Amino acid sequence: MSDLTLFIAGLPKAELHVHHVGSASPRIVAELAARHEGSSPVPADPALLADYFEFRDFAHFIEVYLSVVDLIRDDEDVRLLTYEIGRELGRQNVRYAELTVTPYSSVRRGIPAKAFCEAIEDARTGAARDFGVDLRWCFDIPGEAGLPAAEETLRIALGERPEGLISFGLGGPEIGVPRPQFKPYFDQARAAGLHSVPHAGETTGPETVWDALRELGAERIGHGIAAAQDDRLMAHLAENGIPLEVCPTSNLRTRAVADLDEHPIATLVAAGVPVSVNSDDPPMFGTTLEHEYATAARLLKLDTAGVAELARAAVRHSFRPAQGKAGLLAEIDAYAAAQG
Ligand SMILES: O=c1[nH]cnc2c1ncn2[C@@H]1O[C@H](CO)[C@@H](O)[C@H]1O
Repeated sequence: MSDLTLFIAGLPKAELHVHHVGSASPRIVAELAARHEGSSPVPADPALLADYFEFRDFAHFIEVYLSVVDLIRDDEDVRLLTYEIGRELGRQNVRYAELTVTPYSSVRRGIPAKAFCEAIEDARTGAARDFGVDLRWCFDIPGEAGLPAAEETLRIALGERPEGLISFGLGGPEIGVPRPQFKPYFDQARAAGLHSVPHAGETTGPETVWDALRELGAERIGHGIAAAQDDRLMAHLAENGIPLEVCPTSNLRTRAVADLDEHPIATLVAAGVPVSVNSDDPPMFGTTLEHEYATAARLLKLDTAGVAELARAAVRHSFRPAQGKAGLLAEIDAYAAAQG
């Protein structure tokens, strides 16, 4: 292992853009598929999942993603999946993670909202106790399901209000799913004290990022890499300190970018846009947060000091309370100093 790889592995980290079902490990996915043998296209053999997670384009990725969502049939599946995500984050020395959860997709498949929220909260307690990982939730609207999903997601967020819930998002495809229609729901979520973190500028242009800012009150943007096509937008993000949650390997694997060496993260950083580095749907993209840090280090030509700064940026951009931020920043400083 290279020195940088070792440094990244031990570095205390925070993750701001990682999806619940998208984080299901091949073992968990295969275990869930085996429980529903024959009724799902998802292979029950972990060795076959790598091929299953090859995506023709973004629409195909969403199709595969939803086939894994279909495997989650009851609150026990939710509890197991979420607790195991905590285990994997702890293995990578992630101390704090804002997990994007889509309750609508599971409630629509028959899991009662109350049972779903109890399951993720049980897992949150277990992850903190057993793995030292502080999990928080972003409840996101699956955009392809439109306004009914927005209505239901807001109802669950405000009606159940699990303790770990801190933000409200919008995921799924951007093409054919204009952001402005969701304004009433984001207005209500923000009025209730939830932070606004919609996806935008992942598979469409800068205009969806502008929409997310102007219509949805976005405090951070999921992906947002299309901002690199608009100097005025990059200047706006830089001047107002609005961070992008960048997920390099995701963009490659969903074909949002053709080649990692063409990824716009260096352009964004050079323009002063605040960025954090994230894994998005790690097993589906054959990556880990550690690997995303190594990828960003290569693309941004970072040394260990630069990589430590990536970790600090994620903490600063997080919605963790000030005391928790200070504690994790101090841990990063101590680790970086000890590694010399
Ligand atoms: O990279 C991504 N972009 C957009 N949506 C995503 C991504 N990864 C996972 N999801 C998830 O896809 C589902 C669509 O119904 C949503 O739950 C969204 O959270």
